[in-house]
Parts: sequence; structure tokens; C-alpha cells
Amino acid sequence: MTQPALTVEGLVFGRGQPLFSPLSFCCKPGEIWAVLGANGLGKSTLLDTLTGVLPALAGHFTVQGGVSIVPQSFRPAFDWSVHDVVLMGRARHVGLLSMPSKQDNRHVDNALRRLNLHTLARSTFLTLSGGQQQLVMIARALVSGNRTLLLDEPCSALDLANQQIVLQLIATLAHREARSVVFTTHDPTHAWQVADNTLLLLPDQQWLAGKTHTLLSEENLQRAYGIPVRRIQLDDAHGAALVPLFDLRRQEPGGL
Ligand SMILES: Nc1ncnc2c1ncn2[C@@H]1O[C@H](COP(=O)(O)OP(=O)(O)OP(=O)(O)O)[C@@H](O)[C@H]1O
Repeated sequence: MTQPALTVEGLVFGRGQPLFSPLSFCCKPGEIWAVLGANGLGKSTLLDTLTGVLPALAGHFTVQGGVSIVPQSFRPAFDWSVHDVVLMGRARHVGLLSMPSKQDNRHVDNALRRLNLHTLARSTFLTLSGGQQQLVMIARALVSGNRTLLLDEPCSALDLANQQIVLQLIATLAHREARSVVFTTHDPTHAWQVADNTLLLLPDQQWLAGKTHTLLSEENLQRAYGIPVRRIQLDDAHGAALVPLFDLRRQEPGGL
């Protein structure tokens, strides 16, 4: 049997106050989990707990083979080049007071190429757009070599073509490289298209976890977001889209 890369058992997490009833799930090598739930429910707090930034309030978790996180945003202390920000992901491979090796630089070049960022390698990080910065942070996690990757809304600032690049990358990392990937998203279609399993955070400290295609029913999504969501079946290659039915009223000019 494959040993899970990430095992969460009875985990209670939050910044002082528990956000959910005890949480349990496990992510095997080669598996993708999506985490969905309304704003402010605790998705980022969960990822910060799994990387050890925040202490668990109860229960426990184990991570085999190292873990990297791609945060929602990153503000470097100094305006380093894109190449150097990605190189930081190699920190545990570069000895203290040593220079990065040719191999470290090769990892950086490969990661930048995978994300179509190679032409920006010499640009400074702070001159990039929000979406470009998000891609650089993903490259930084890639070069770490860690077996588990946690991505906090990795597509939130990306255009459609770059969303496809990142979703494809998530699938490749899991299916070809047997890495375990957990990503948070506000787009249930992204979860539907690439995640084997989903953790759906609900109001009142409840949660559901299971196979994405079973769990992301119209009923469960309405429970999570409080608005109706319709599942639209696409062709065989594209699966389904999960589309919110917004109740938008036309505003008359001069009205309040
Ligand atoms: N630095 C902080 N200090 C205190 N409370 C915080 C801090 N960051 C987040 N919180 C609180 O913790 C709770 C969970 O926040 P978290 O950022 O984990 O939610 P989220 O589900 O990731 O939200 P979003 O979808 O908006 O990114 C919220 O009530 C939030 O106000």
C-alpha cells in the first residue's frame, strides 16, 4: 500500500479559537486535493497549520518527504530578481555560506521555463504584475523538491491561459512525479477538473471530505456558498463546469 504523504487526524486548527470540528483526511503520493469554502472560513489558516507556521490546537498531522507552500501573496524584504526569488526555494539544498551550484541554477531555469517565466528571470520581483508574481511563487515551490505542495489560491490572479498552465502543472506534478498537491480555490470547476478529492468547508464549523465528483453536488455547493450552483456537463474531454446562478437585478438610473 502507498504510504500517505500527508495525513491529518483529528486536527483542530485556528488562531487561538478552533475554526472547525476535528478534521481528518489523507493525501497519498500522486493525489490532488482541493480545499473550497467561503471567504474567511479558514483555508489559509489550514495551510499555515500544515506547514507549521501556526500550531495545531489539537489532533495531529504528518508530512512525509517535505512540504512547500505557495502563499496567496509574497512581499520580499528586498527587490530581488525573479531568478533569486525562485532560488530561495533551493535553500535547504544550498549549504550555509555556500554558493548555489550549477544544478541549483538549472532547477531554477527549468522551473521558470515550465511556467513560461524564463524571459523575466532578470526582472525584479516587485516590478511584476500580481499574476506574474503568483507564477514565480509556484516556481519557487517547484525547485524545493519537496513531495507535498500546498498552494493557496494559485490561480486567483491568473488569466485563463495561465490558469490552464497552472492546473496542468498541478496534474503533471501529481500524475507524473507522484507529488501530493493540496490547493485552495474559489472556483469549483478547477476542483472538478483536476482534484481527485475535495475538502469542502461549510458554515457552523462543519466540513465534508471525499471524492470530488461525488462531493461537489449542486446541493453541497449551495450549502457552502448560500447561492445556487448549476453543474453543466461539457464534452468528454472537459468534464463539467460548476456555474453560480447569480441573482443580479437591473438597477434603474437614479435609484438608490
Ligand atoms: N493574521 C491574522 N490575525 C488574526 N486573525 C486572522 C489572521 N488571518 C486570518 N485571520 C482570521 O482567521 C479566519 C480564517 O481566515 P483565513 O485567511 O484562513 O480564511 P480563508 O478561508 O483563507 O479566506 P479567503 O477565502 O478570504 O482567503 C478569519 O476569520 C480571519 O479573519
